[in-house]
Amino acid sequence: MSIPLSGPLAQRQGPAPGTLGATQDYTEVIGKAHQRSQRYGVVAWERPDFSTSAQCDLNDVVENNRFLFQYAAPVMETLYEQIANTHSMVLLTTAQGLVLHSLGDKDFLEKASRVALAPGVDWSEKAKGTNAIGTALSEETAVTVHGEQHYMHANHALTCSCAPIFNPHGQVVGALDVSGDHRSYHQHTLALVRMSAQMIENQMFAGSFPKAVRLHFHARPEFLGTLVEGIAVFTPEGRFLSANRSAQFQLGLPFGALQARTFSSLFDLPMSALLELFGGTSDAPRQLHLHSGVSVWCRADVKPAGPWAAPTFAERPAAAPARKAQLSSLQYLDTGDTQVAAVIHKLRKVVDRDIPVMILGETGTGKDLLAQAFHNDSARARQPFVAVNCASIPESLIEAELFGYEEGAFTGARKKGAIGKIAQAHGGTLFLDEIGDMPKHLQARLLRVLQERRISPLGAGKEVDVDVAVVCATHKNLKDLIARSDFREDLYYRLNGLVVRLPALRERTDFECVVRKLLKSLCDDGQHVGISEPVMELFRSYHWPGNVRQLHNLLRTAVVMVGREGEIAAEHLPDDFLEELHAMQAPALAPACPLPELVLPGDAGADGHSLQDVTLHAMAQMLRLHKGNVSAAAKALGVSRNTIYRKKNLLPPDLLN
Ligand SMILES: Nc1ncnc2c1ncn2[C@@H]1O[C@H](COP(=O)(O)OP(=O)(O)OP(=O)(O)O)[C@@H](O)[C@H]1O
Repeated sequence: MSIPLSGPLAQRQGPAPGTLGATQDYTEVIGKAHQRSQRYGVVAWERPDFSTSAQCDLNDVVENNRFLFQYAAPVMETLYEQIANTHSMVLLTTAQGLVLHSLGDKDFLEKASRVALAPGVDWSEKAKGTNAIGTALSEETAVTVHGEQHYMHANHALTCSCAPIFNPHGQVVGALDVSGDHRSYHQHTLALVRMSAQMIENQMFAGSFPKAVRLHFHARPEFLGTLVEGIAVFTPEGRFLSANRSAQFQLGLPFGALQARTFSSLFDLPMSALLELFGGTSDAPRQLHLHSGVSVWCRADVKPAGPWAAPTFAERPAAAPARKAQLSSLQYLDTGDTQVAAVIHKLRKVVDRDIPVMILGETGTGKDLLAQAFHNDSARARQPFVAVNCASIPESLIEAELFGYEEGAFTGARKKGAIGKIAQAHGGTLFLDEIGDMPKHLQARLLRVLQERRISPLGAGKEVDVDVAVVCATHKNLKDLIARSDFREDLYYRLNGLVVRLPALRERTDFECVVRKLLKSLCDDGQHVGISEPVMELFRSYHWPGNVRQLHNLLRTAVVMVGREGEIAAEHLPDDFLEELHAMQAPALAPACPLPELVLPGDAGADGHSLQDVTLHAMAQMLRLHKGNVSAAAKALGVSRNTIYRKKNLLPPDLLN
């Protein structure tokens, strides 16, 4: 399929950039790709190298391609909806052909994993010979490679259609691909992939050059505002900045040639006249003429005059696309720890199966993040993810917060009533954090909602249907609560369809990778902060009672202390953290700050204790260290002061100021 342009234009000009035209024979493209494959030394009958990048390295690649990823992830989902149940999958790759992200039919995913259409695998021509991804990237054009056209025999069972993705500076930044079983080949797939790639490019465009003059044009006015409109961007003085594929096609010049042009060398009016034409309030399209004699209908975004600043890629979109892509999908939480990988593996199996999930783990281990990733990877991803922290809402308000209320249901109720969190999550996922803190009388109501899938807001006579996936989390031992009659057993069994436990940070084997990932996320664009080996060593020896949250908070401060460049050394770490380390590692050297003997409920020692015990242990330790100063202890643990106050009955009374 080619971009629908008016007849004369289409006849006058060749194919749109990044498109194989009718005259360009596919066999020629495949032939050239085979020659390249031979030159690269790829052996057709060999088993391809399906090794993946280490998860940690893949996460780095994803970070480095965040701009592409953010724009591509929502479009991939839409594309996947079009091809669902066709034994195919959608892949996003880097400009080098490394798979960044994939979405696919479950049955095909299994087969695909055998030919390694999976994140982290290299599908460049150098690695796999002729294939749609590698060849589309080499030729910078959309291409389908079907069955035996693949260079390697192992890939003959596939049919793949791929389009390169260009950034607003005309550079290839990645590729979008649909791969499937060669028997279910459909010739419309390539058109769908090309349109989707164009959608990604247009959205990147919309998010870039906020201070430029932006021209939207097409030979037919009804195509303005659609995917196929041309978009060209100029400085207010008329210098060319960028053009999407359709604009290059309509202007009859590739990106490189346009870079030498100005507005008035393309259109038969000066930039000042354009600014005047579109400076008013009307946004009706106007007809403009190209020097080539072709007329186009045009709308222009003319920004108020201001100092011109050259756009850079640091000029991130004003409004982030859809949602913050799926950097929080399950795949990106797997940074190499075997326990976390097992948790993710189990969660993937129950996605969309209507099985309630219970996440256990100490405070700050990432339970909330995991719940969101689970939601993002589900079919409910476009619906709300609503989190309720049962411990942070005063008991008297939980009922109204969860179930909502009708006007005048209780004193202090808002005039028009309020929709509760459960109803807000309708169609999506309800995340009940700290479920162990749910008051007993509400547990019965919650159980009824989960069983009957209906709620009745406070003061309302009628019931409302709700459809929610439920994920809950706790750091408490619910079995202990049941034994003490503080938690309903029937609710427990209703909630624990799949129970997973996130390891504490000190138990994780991918500790360094987590540190690097957090550090990267905390640095601004262009900022490079590393970590010195002695500090990493200190970190490894520490027990991290506040887990990833504590590490995150600590690194955030350290990054600010280091500045734009450099390595985090001990002097960049907060004093209280150093004091604590010192006290732990060399009590003999620090008589002024000895670590007191810990008084734990039950046996001494953290191992084998309930999560609750470990949390209390950490709180007690921090409070002692900070001489009862709750704010300082909370800060060190990375929790709120309320979290400590809520546990005050369980802590030795002399600890709190
Ligand atoms: N794997 C991870 N990668 C990056 N950041 C993480 C990870 N796990 C946790 N974090 C960060 O640590 C902080 C705490 O995470 P989160 O709120 O998910 O923990 P939690 O277990 O739900 O804590 P709590 O039990 O106190 O509610 C957040 O800032 C989160 O972004």
